Amino acid sequence: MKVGILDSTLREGEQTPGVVFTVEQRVEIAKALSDIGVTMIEAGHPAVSADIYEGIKRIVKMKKEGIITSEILGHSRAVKRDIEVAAELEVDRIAIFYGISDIHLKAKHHVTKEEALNIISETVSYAKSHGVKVRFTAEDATRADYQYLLEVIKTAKDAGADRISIADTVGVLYPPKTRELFKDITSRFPDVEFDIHAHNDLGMAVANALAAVEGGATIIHATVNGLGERVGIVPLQVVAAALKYHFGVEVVKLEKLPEVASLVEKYSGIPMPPNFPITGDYAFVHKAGIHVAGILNDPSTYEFMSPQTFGRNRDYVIDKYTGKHALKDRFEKLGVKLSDSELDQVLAKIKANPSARFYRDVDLLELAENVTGRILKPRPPENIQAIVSVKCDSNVYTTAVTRRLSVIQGVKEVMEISGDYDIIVKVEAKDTNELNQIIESIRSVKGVRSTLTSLVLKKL
Ligand SMILES: CC(=O)SCCNC(=O)CCNC(=O)[C@H](O)C(C)(C)COP(=O)(O)OP(=O)(O)OC[C@H]1O[C@@H](n2cnc3c(N)ncnc32)[C@H](O)[C@@H]1OP(=O)(O)O
Ligand SMILES: O=C(O)CCC(=O)C(=O)O
Ligand SMILES: [Mg+2]
Repeated sequence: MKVGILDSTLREGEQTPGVVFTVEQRVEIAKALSDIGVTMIEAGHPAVSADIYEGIKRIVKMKKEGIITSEILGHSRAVKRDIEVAAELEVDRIAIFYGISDIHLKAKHHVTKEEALNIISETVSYAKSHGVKVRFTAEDATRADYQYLLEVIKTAKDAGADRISIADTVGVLYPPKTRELFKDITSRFPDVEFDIHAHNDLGMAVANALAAVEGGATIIHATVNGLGERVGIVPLQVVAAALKYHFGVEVVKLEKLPEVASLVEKYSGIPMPPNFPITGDYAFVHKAGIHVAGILNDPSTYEFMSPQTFGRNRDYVIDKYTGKHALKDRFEKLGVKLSDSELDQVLAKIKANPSARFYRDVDLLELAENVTGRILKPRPPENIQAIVSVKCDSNVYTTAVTRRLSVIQGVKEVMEISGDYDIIVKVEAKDTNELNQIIESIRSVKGVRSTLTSLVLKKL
């Protein structure tokens, strides 16, 4: 199956209310997307503002230097000036969009169908004349008159577009219709390749993207964390997982998805809900006793794929939904031996306190000590946690150092503070070797003058 991802975090994603990326952030996001293997990066609409222009310029430079390998696109209205701005940046491809539904032709463009075909033809060939690849986007294609959509595709193709994006601009497609649509257009236009741009207004963007691929689309538009206008478009991490599960295709490095998701969460300021698929905190966390008993025997009972595939770990929580298998396992992990009847009594205490949300290990030990009357000594935790206090060079921007620190593997939290030190970094490592490596990475960050590390001995 031939399918790739066009990531539009820097264009569609920045259309999310409240989201603005700086030039530096754009460059960093583009590099991260290229590193995980997205086929294309829609780097922005350069005619919109000077910073977007500058961001694309930097990204194109990195492409030329071989630091970024994805194809770089610039978005453009069907307007000569927009096309010129994108062309002077030497993007690999210009993506020209034009609304083609009756609603858009009338209320936005104020043109007849015939006039719109002329505009599409002229602007696509104008872009082509700059020696660049061209995609034409039929905006609001899924509410357009179907015969007219076919005419639009033919017009754009004849003018030199080798890719057409079918945009479900207000998210009204549903999978059977999507599959049929793409089957029909791909058979009518075998020498053109098609993209699906699916909005998630009815929660079906990922399903529609998969159906489009079944129908012959070869590029899926996605954004990290599903950012975009209104409720956004296809989330990269979800569609990548779905393509792997259903078709066995790995469109990006799946194990790197959490890193990219965190990066975009941080820069967009849009928090990822814990129940977000694949990269949300709870994506691989189980709760009900029956589920936990199942996963302890065989994780596939309640996991569609292993969390490790996506660079995640499995876990479970304890509350009134807990059963004895989960509780026994949790105490075994703590290195505490309880008899069956002691476990039953601890479980009874948990059930008798239905409003408690998350039992931490210290809470469970306290319950077990009450039940048994013994002082229970848990095995020391396998993970080492440490607090690293950081002093910065006096001439650096502390926030820039904070940002650099926050992307180091093993760093869980970074805080700017007042007092003798400038920054506090919470880190987690599996052993002292790993801890040393993390501290070395922190010390090698530009702007870090000195560090002081304290190991966490006990948490209550
Ligand atoms: C579905 C999508 O997401 S498509 C991508 C949407 N992207 C954007 O809107 C990018 C951000 N936009 C902007 O920065 C500004 O809107 C700009 C720079 C593009 C245009 O700004 P302005 O010239 O001030 O116009 P404004 O935004 O108020 O109105 C849009 C104008 O573009 C025209 N237009 C809209 N879409 C297109 C198009 N695809 N091709 C040509 N013209 C278009 C409208 O008809 C309107 O023209 P008018 O001024 O003659 O009435
Ligand atoms: O250019 C595209 O493919 C899509 C444009 C867009 O964002 C939309 O129609 O929703
Ligand atoms: Mg869109």
